[in-house]
Amino acid sequence: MSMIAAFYGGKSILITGATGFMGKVLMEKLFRTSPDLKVIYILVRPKAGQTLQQRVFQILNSKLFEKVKEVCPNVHEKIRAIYADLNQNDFGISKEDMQELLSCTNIIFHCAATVRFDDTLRHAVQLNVTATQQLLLMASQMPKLEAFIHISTAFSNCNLKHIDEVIYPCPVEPKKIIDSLEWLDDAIIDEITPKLIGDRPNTYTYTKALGEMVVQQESGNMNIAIIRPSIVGATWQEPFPGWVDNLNGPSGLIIAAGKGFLRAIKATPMAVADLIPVDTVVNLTLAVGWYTAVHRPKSTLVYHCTSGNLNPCNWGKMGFQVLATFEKIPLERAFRRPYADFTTNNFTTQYRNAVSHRAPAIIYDFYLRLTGRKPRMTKVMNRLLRTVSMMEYFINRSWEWSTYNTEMLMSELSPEDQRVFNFDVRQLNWLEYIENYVLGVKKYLLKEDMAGIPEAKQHLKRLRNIHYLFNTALFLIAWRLLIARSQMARNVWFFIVSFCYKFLSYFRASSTLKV
Ligand SMILES: CCCCCCCCCCCCCCCCCCCCCCCCCC(=O)SCCNC(=O)CCNC(=O)[C@H](O)C(C)(C)COP(=O)(O)OP(=O)(O)OC[C@H]1O[C@@H](n2cnc3c(N)ncnc32)[C@H](O)[C@@H]1OP(=O)(O)O
Ligand SMILES: NC(=O)C1=CN([C@@H]2O[C@H](COP(=O)(O)OP(=O)(O)OC[C@H]3O[C@@H](n4cnc5c(N)ncnc54)[C@H](OP(=O)(O)O)[C@@H]3O)[C@@H](O)[C@H]2O)C=CC1
Repeated sequence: MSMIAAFYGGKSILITGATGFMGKVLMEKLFRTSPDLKVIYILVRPKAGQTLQQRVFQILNSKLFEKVKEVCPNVHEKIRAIYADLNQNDFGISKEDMQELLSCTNIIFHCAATVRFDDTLRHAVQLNVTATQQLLLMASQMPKLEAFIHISTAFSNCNLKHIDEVIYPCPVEPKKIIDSLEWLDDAIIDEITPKLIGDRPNTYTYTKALGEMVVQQESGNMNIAIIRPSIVGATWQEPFPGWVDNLNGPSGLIIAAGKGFLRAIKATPMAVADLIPVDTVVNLTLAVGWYTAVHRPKSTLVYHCTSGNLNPCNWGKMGFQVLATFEKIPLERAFRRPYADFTTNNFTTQYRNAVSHRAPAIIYDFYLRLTGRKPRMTKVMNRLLRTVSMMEYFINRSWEWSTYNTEMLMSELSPEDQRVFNFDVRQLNWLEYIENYVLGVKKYLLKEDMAGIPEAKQHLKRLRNIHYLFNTALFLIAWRLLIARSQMARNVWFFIVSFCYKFLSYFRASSTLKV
């Protein structure tokens, strides 16, 4: 019997960010391994014209939850969606709901965040810092609370090369930042943002670091732990391999490469690609929840959920395997054939962006205009290149994360728990994982049918022929222009033509003699 699974039995669990990528996998695993848990409260806001109930219904009826329904048929009754917007004071939670949360919650998993790299400092602070502070305040009023687990990111201290499982202070106190954002106007905030974030690349990593400081400062006598995952990718094993449902991290770029939009990227092939499967993160999170509640460590422990120091893979190997998988399992209606190069300097990057990205988009838009359709490819390409430029920081560096606490926890688990809540990334076979990831992107993200693979392969063949035809035409036009302008080119041309003519005449004469 798994001790961790048994621990969550009968518990009331509060999850923020349950509608997000990680939150869904966390809920799924909890219901599947501890179907006798009492209730999962999820803080949800209405979104994209959907009510809370519609959002929950959609999640529970998705492919991800198919296994849950077998082991926990009354899952609908065990999930309680509570209206909450983390941007509002007290999250906009009603009095009755708040009362219930305060009196019943045993465990909190705080996953909600803004993960956008281009968010304004005001919004990123509101969600990643102030909301964390408010949730901690709520937690401090919960008499039955056993553990508070905060999800941060391994990149919260990406300004350092070696990162330990400790909370590093930021130069300006989070409280000061929160206070000043209240009275500063947006223009001034934009001006001071680069100074505040310092050598971090964006507001996301900066505010996640501030969020950790808030956790440390407001921990009081609660049992708190922080988990720092690196780049979270599709599921490795559970509930099935390759599940992914958003474009964050590598997923969007995998699609861009498979569809032939992304043909070159400024990335260091030997830099460590610190990817971690989402189910591994969730298994560690649940194990940490159990350990923190049962063993009550004296201080707030930080757990790195990373792969680089235990089972490293680099971007070169990853990119190669992504492309190799697209050979076997191509995406439908590709714009160009999947092919991608790593460039390492700014000049080649600019050149490749102009030749391999912008020029084909302009040509295609010209074709759309000619055929009476609305041009759109240049816009798509510009947005893609903007996204890629935001990722560059992370794919051209390597970090070392120590994992003492994570390894210590692994050794504390029973063999059964090590199996059911496996977070030992040393067992991960990268080639198999990446292949499943690419397949998952095709199936679960793009919702493409496997039956369409032969047609997708045919389409790639047509694209290859168009490519050859286009290159030949381009060469002939360039050559024709050169001949018209240069005597030297004309001489070379005359030489080649006469050489071919002589060769053919000789070949014809010798074959006639044989007959
Ligand atoms: C190297 C290999 C090279 C290979 C070479 C070739 C080989 C083969 C291929 C390569 C394979 C291997 C992997 C490669 C590298 C992986 C790097 C990962 C680094 C991750 C580091 C993470 C570290 C920290 C981890 C964390 O701790 S946190 C989690 C990370 N957080 C995020 O990943 C949020 C990012 N996103 C945003 O920050 C916003 O999304 C924003 C982008 C501003 C747009 O923002 P905006 O344009 O305003 O609007 P959107 O509505 O968002 O999107 C608007 C439009 O962009 C589209 N689109 C949104 N996203 C993405 C995305 N990703 N990728 C692509 N497209 C995207 C969306 O489809 C929409 O398209 P459309 O409809 O216009 O056609
Ligand atoms: N994905 C990754 O690569 C990594 C993620 N992390 C961390 O993991 C955690 C989860 O990330 P992930 O699941 O990928 O992120 P997602 O963007 O998929 O999910 C974010 C969640 O936060 C919720 N949320 C955002 N704003 C609000 C709001 N104002 N009110 C209520 N809820 C809100 C979202 O709700 P809604 O659906 O309504 O938008 C969603 O449920 C985050 O803390 C992130 O920093 C750490 C390392 C890497």
